[in-house]
Amino acid sequence: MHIVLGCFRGHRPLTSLRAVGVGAQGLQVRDGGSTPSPGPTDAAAERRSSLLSVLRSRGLLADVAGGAEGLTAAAAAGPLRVYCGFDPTAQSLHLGNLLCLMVLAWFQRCGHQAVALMGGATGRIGDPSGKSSERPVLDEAEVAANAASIARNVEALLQRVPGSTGEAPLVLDNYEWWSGMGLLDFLRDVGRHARVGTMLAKDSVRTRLESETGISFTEFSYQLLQGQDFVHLRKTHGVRVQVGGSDQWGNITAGTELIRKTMDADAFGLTVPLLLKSDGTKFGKSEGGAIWLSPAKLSPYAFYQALLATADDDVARMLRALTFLPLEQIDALLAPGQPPAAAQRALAAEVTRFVHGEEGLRGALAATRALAPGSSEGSVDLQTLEAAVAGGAPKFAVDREAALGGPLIDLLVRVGAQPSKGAARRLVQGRGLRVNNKVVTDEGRGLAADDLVDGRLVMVSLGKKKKLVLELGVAP
Ligand SMILES: Nc1ncnc2c1ncn2[C@@H]1O[C@H](COP(=O)(O)OP(=O)(O)OP(=O)(O)O)[C@@H](O)[C@H]1O
Ligand SMILES: N[C@@H](Cc1ccc(O)cc1)C(=O)O
Repeated sequence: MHIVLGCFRGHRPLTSLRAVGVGAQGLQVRDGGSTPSPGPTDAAAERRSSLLSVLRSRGLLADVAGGAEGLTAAAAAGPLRVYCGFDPTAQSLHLGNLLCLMVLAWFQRCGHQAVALMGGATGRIGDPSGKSSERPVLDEAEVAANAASIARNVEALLQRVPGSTGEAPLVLDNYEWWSGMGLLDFLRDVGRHARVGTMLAKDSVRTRLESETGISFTEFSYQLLQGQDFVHLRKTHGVRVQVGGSDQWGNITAGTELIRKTMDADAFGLTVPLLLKSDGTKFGKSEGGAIWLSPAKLSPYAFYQALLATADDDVARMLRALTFLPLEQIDALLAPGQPPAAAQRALAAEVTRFVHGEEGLRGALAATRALAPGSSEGSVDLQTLEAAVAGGAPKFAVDREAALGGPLIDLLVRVGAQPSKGAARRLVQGRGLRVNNKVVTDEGRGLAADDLVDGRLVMVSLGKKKKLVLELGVAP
C-alpha cells in the first residue's frame, strides 16, 4: 500500500495560524515558571484554543474558512460544537474518512463537542465534489441501512476517543429535516439567498461544466443542501464549525456564507488534506481498494495487515495524522536504529485500537500470530480462520460424521490436500501437521468436537506455510 497525504484540486494556501504556545499534543499546560500557574479555567481555555496548532502539527489542517484567529478566540471563550457529514453511499466509512474523524476526535480531546452527521438526505442526491461523472441514484432503503450502520460505527469510535474532555459526541441524520421540506419552502427559504454565479464558480461545479457530460440540476443543487445543513445545525444545535476533506471547501463555504447572510452569525470551516493514493486519486470508496472501517466489511485482522503494509515514505505522515501518539514518540519510532517495521507496527496497532477497540486489536494481533508461518500458537478463532481463507488458504467442505469418525490423514488424502497416506504420515513424523496450530504427533489422530471453532471449522497446517480450513457439515 502506498498512500500520501496531499491536497486535492481546489486546495487553497494554508491560512497563517498563530501558535498558541502549548505542547505538540495541545493537552499539556505550560509549566508555570516564574509566572503563576494557570488555574483550572485557564487550563481548559488554553486546551480548547490549542486546537488549530495541534491540527497543524499533526498534518490535519489544509484551510480555515471564517478566520483562524476568530476561531481560536471562539475556542478559548468556550467549548465549540463541530460537525462533519458523511454520505451513506456505502455500508461503511473508510480510511480516508478517518482523517475527518481524527479532527473530530482532536476537538473532543481539546474540550469541544463533536457532531457526526449522516447524510441520509444528501446521500440520495450525490455530491459532485471531486467526481468526474454523475453518481448513481441509490435505493432509499439502502441509504437508510447504510446510514444506520455507519452511525453505529462512528458513535462507538467517537465514544472511545482517548483523553476526550468534551461533552459526549452526537450523531444526527439530515434526513430528519430534509424529509419534511417542500420544494416551495426550499426555493423560498434557501434558494433565494444563493447566488447562481457563486454556485457556478465552485470547483466541483466548474470542473463538471467543463466536462463532456456536464452536471445535472440535482448535483448542482447539492451545495445548497450541505449549506442549509450547516444553517440548520447552527440554529438548532449551536454548531459553529464544519470539518471536511479539502474537496469539501466549496460546500463548507456555501454553509458559512448562508449563515452569514441569513443569521448574521459567525461560522467556521476547517478542511483536512486528503489522503491520496500513490496515483494521486483520493483514497475513497468510489475509487475502489478502500480500507473499510466497519468490521463487517473488513476484519480487524485484515485492517491491521493493511496498515502494516504502509510504505516507508508514508508512515511518518500517517502516524501523525491517524494516531494520538505524542509527536516525540513518533520521532523516536522513526529514528535510525529502530527494529524493522517498528513504525508500521505502531501505526497498525494504534489505528486498529481506535477503530476496532482494545478487543479488536487483541483479535487482530492474535490472528497475526496464529497465521505467522510455522506458528504453533493455539489461539485460532473465527477471525483467524476467516483471515486464513481471505489470505488464500483453501476451504474444504467435508462430511461431519466422516471427519469426526476417522484419522485426519485419511481425510486429508480424501480432499486432495495430501498425495498419499504415506506422505501424510511423513508429515506427522516431521512434526509438520498441525490442527489449529497444535502439532499432531499421533498418526491415528482424528478430529474431535473440541477442535471445532464455531462448531464447524478447523484450521490444518501442512508444513510451515500451507494452511487449509475444513468446514464440517453435510458433504456436498
Ligand atoms: N481520502 C480522504 N482523505 C481525507 N478526507 C476524506 C477522504 N475521503 C473522504 N474524505 C472526507 O470524508 C468526508 C465524507 O466523505 P464521503 O464518505 O461522503 O465521501 P467519500 O468516501 O470520499 O466517497 P466517494 O469516494 O464516493 O467520494 C468528506 O469530508 C470527505 O472529504
Ligand atoms: N458532502 C459530504 C458529506 C456531507 C453531507 C452533508 C453535510 O451537511 C456535510 C457533509 C461528502 O460527500 O463527503
